[in-house]
Amino acid sequence: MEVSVGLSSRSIGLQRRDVGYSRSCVERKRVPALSLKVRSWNGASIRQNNGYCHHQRKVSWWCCKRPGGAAPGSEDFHNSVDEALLLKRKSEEVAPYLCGRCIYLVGMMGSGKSTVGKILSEVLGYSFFDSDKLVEQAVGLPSVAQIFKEYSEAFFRDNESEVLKDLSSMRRLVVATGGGAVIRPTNWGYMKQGITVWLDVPLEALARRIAAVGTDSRPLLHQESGDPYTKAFARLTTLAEQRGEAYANADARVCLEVIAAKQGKSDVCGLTPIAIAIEALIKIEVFLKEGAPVEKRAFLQG
Ligand SMILES: Nc1ncnc2c1ncn2[C@@H]1O[C@H](COP(=O)(O)OP(=O)(O)O)[C@@H](O)[C@H]1O
Ligand SMILES: O=C(O)C1=C[C@@H](OP(=O)(O)O)[C@@H](O)[C@H](O)C1
Repeated sequence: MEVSVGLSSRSIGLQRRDVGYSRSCVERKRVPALSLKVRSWNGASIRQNNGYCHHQRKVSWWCCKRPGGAAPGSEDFHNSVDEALLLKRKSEEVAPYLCGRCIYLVGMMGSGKSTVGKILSEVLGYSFFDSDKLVEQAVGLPSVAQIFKEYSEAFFRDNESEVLKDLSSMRRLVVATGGGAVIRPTNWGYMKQGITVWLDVPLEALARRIAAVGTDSRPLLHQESGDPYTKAFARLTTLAEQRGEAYANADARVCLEVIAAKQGKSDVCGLTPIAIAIEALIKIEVFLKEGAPVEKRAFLQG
């Protein structure tokens, strides 16, 4: 899903194909170490805007572009615009507490880390990185599936740790981590340089999403035969049992069932990525204002 909620004139949009990453060229303490081409919004882009103010145009564009996007003028469309404005307001409230700290999204495969991460990065004026993509670039292969095939999962995990280590010295990033990044305690040491947010999505919803897009890019779920939903659900259940506790180390937990309950919905499948991004910001704000709960403080101190 392509998303953009560039509501702020300060917002930057990172063109993913322009992200060049080579571990050897990463210099610590300097954000430009990952060579980014940044597209900034300027007066020209606002003037090309057919009379809408900048954020209205971007919001309406997103509302129309998302799957099943609402038609301008419909109730759903207005709800989407309201959500986007709420997101913008919440991001402005949270930004002073964040002070440029990075946000690391953790969660199972398909939990929406990339989708929600891009929204958060745009609204906060942060850069977005997908750690899987950085590993692919560092290794020089086009997909995680190929890295697993030509090397091994262990080789992928080593490179994933190196990428997270490199990112940990930087600021103003939203990072969508790979679903398995949580299994190595050293990775938590890197990610805890920023704020970690767990997208907690019911397994049924994950399996539905993954069955819809296929498992080609997710080697741990790939099966040659069988019903894609059933296979994905079974494999995800095993992985979740192995990892459940690891995700719970995150500073903030965004539980889709809780958001659905707040919205009076019985199923999480109608929740928009913007609603999830708003909840993430609320949880980040609570964490930053109140600090880690006692049990998490114990974890952080080792
Ligand atoms: N809130 C949502 N509702 C429905 N589908 C979603 C939602 N968030 C993400 N998706 C879809 O689920 C799939 C996996 O999302 P993605 O962001 O790539 O997850 P991750 O980065 O955690 O693996 C994508 O096809 C995406 O479009
Ligand atoms: O859960 C996992 O172990 C993995 C998740 C994938 O990332 P996404 O969560 O982005 O799909 C990718 O890192 C790799 O296939 C392993």
